[in-house]
This record gives sequence, C-alpha cells and structure tokens, in this order.
Amino acid sequence: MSLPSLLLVGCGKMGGALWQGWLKQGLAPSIILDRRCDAPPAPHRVVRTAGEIPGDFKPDIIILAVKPTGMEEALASLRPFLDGAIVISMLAARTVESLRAACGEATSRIVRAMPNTPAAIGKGVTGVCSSDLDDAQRALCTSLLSAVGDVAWVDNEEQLEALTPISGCGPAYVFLLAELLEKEALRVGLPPETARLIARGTVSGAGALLAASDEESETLRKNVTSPNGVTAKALEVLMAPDAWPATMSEAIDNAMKRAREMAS
Ligand SMILES: NC(=O)C1=CN([C@@H]2O[C@H](COP(=O)(O)OP(=O)(O)OC[C@H]3O[C@@H](n4cnc5c(N)ncnc54)[C@H](O)[C@@H]3O)[C@@H](O)[C@H]2O)C=CC1
Ligand SMILES: O=C(O)[C@@H]1CCC=N1
Repeated sequence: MSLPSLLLVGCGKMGGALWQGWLKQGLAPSIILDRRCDAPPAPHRVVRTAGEIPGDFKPDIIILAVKPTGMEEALASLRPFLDGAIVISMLAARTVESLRAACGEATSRIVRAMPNTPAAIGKGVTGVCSSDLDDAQRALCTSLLSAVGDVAWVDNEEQLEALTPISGCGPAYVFLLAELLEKEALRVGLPPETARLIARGTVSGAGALLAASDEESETLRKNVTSPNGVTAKALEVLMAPDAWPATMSEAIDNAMKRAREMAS
C-alpha cells in the first residue's frame, strides 16, 4: 500500500511506535510534525512546527498523537491542512465532538482510534470508530491501521472508551507482570541475568503461544496447571475472589473514571 500524503502529528511514545511499525511495512508518512522528534529524516520529512509544512501539502490522513491536553493547540496550528482530510485521533478521552470543535470550520472527517505500543513491531491492536467515513475511506483507515496489527471497528465512542483501559493501557499491565516476575526471581535467589531472562521469556513466550494458538486463554492456563500441582497453589492465591479477579475490575474501573475526568 502506498500512502502518498500522511501527516503524523506527535511522534512520541505512541506516534513513534506507529511510525516504527509503518516503516517496517514500507509505509512512510510524508511528514512528521513534532516539536522534539529525533526521528531520522529519510524517507519522510520531519518538521517541528506546522509553519514549516509546505503550504501546498494536502494530507489525505492526519494522525493525531499528541497528549490529550495538546489537542486544541495542535489542531489550531493545522487549520490550513484540515479541509478534506481524515483526522485519526489516537488521543484518550477526547470526544469526536471536541475534536470537531477544535477543527473549526474545516471539512475534516473525524476518526477516533485507540492503538497500543506493540504497534511498533506490527503486533498492535487498534480500536477504531467513526460515523464520518464512506466505505473507501473506512477501507483506507483499516489498511493503514492493520499495517501495525489487528484492527477492531466498534460501533460508537462508548465502546471505544470501554476498550481503552483494556487494549490501550493493557500492555502496561503485561509489562508490570514481567517486572514483578523478575523481582520475584531475584527474591528467590536467582542471579540478575537469569531473573531477567526467565521473566521476559515467560511473558513473551506465553504471549506468543496465545497468539499462535486457537485455544481459549483459559485452556492454555489450565494446560499449565497440573491438578494438585505447583501452579495450582500459586493460582489459588492469584485467583482468589478478592485478588486478581477483583483488582483487575477495580483497575479497569479506575482507568475509566480517569478517562471521564479527562474528558470533562
Ligand atoms: N503511550 C501509549 O501507550 C498510548 C498513548 N495514546 C495516546 O497517544 C497520545 C500521545 O501519547 P504519548 O505518545 O504517550 O505521548 P508523548 O508525550 O510521548 O508524545 C507526544 C508527542 O507530541 C509532540 N507534540 C505535542 N504537542 C505538539 C504540537 N502542538 N506540535 C508538534 N508536536 C507536538 C511532543 O513533542 C511529543 O513527542 C495521547 O493522546 C495518548 O492518549 C493512545 C494509546 C496508547
Ligand atoms: O495512559 C494514557 O492515558 C494513555 C491512553 C492509553 C495508554 N496510554
């Protein structure tokens, strides 16, 4: 797929992950706009202010990946480029209504997406919704986002907000698990290099098995858990009703509460 006119606005942790993933697929944004991006210049052009974007540049798609608090300022600076463009916002807690307001009079089509950082290696999951697109535009967005992983179109913003603490934030929970396993490996006396190797290898190996398997995650868990064996004793603690099942729900609710605060 060629992407003749893609403008990536914000090339930090998330925008940078998308950019890396796209580059690996041979997709180059035409222009990256970031105040402090250290991305190497070729094959795209890197600019630090919207004023440096050539006036005749007509982006088909603008990927917005600045912090949610930077939305108004970023879109205000992009006014000359918004007309007719599809604006895909990766911002948490910024509604279509607020995005449209920040676009002013421009005839942009607004898409809300929630990617995650495994996009950097083509293993992302992106939730996406829009009521502004025709079939061809929707297919264009799908092909762009599916270049960096799986894409899940959802019906409305409520569903996008519901998936944010699961998939947008989710990699953090998995990395926390790797951190905690490594700490435990150290605590039980393993040397640091071994602790790191076995913790990371376990999390990434389990993830790879999950990705490669048609089995339910519950089945894969049960496959590890010999009746009355060692794993069962660990899961007795982790799966107690007030342990992971409860704290995961509490964590997701807390994240959603924060998203609502940020949106208001
Ligand atoms: N980090 C993550 O895992 C995820 C982040 N997001 C969303 O992605 C967005 C970006 O988050 P991060 O990448 O973590 O933040 P970040 O702070 O790493 O990146 C933001 C980038 O935007 C640039 N920037 C900000 N305002 C600008 C402007 N007016 N003009 C040019 N460049 C500007 C900054 O220099 C920075 O490099 C947020 O809205 C967040 O909600 C969504 C899903 C996952
Ligand atoms: O923590 C955040 O607000 C963003 C949204 C999803 C992942 N990072």
